[in-house]
Amino acid sequence: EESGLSPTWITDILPSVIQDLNRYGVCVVDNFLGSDKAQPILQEVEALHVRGLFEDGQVVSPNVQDQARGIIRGDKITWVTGNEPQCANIRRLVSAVDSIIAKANHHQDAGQLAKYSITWRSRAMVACYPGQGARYVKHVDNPDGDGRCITAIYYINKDWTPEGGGVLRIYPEGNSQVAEIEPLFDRMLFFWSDRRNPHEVLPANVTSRYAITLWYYDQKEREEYLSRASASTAST
Ligand SMILES: Cc1cc(NC(=O)CCC(=O)O)nc(C)c1Br
Ligand SMILES: [Fe+3]
Repeated sequence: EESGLSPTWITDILPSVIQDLNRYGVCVVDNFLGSDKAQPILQEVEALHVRGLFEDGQVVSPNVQDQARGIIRGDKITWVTGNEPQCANIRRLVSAVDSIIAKANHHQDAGQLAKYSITWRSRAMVACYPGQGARYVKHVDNPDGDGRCITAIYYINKDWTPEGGGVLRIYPEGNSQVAEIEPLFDRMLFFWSDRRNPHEVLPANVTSRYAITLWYYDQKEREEYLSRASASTAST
């Protein structure tokens, strides 16, 4: 495995990822890589920060409401493919998540996952909330069928405490239960990207709240979206 993780590691957590996504639409995996592998990822992210590579949370999707949302987005982000020289450990994280998503998608008991054909993903978005109450307003990642079906977020905040804030609050559709996800070190989170999971980041007080996000695309929805997008530009 390119991720440097044992194949049994993936088969151990695969059932819970499939089960939780099918049952709750959300799945949290703690001690995802183990601290010996998580620590170097944190160091790479801090190095990106020190090198000033984080931009103000610029809009990452073209739609207008995201531009409006710009004013209530406190995160600073940078995009990495994982192939950059100082991102070897981020690369291992990305390939570990790729393996899990691919195996879950093709698993015989994939359930709702089976209706997707996940052939593509975004680059890794490394985000930093700089504290002083920085937050992200309640939103849906993929409200209008842009192809994204799974959001995968990896948190790397050591010694997080409730005073640190920056909890991710998810409002699973049709469920009165709100999920509050603390952005703990070496914690992996998966959730459906569409309207089933509106979510927000509560004000972060800790100096730098770090997270690495990957979005996985369903091929069919993505192709339909791109053909709609090209049709609309063609007609303009
Ligand atoms: C750029 C961008 C970031 C996010 N991030 C979160 O929702 C925060 C998750 C967390 O860090 O806990 N979501 C969207 C739809 C866009 Br676009
Ligand atoms: Fe989001």
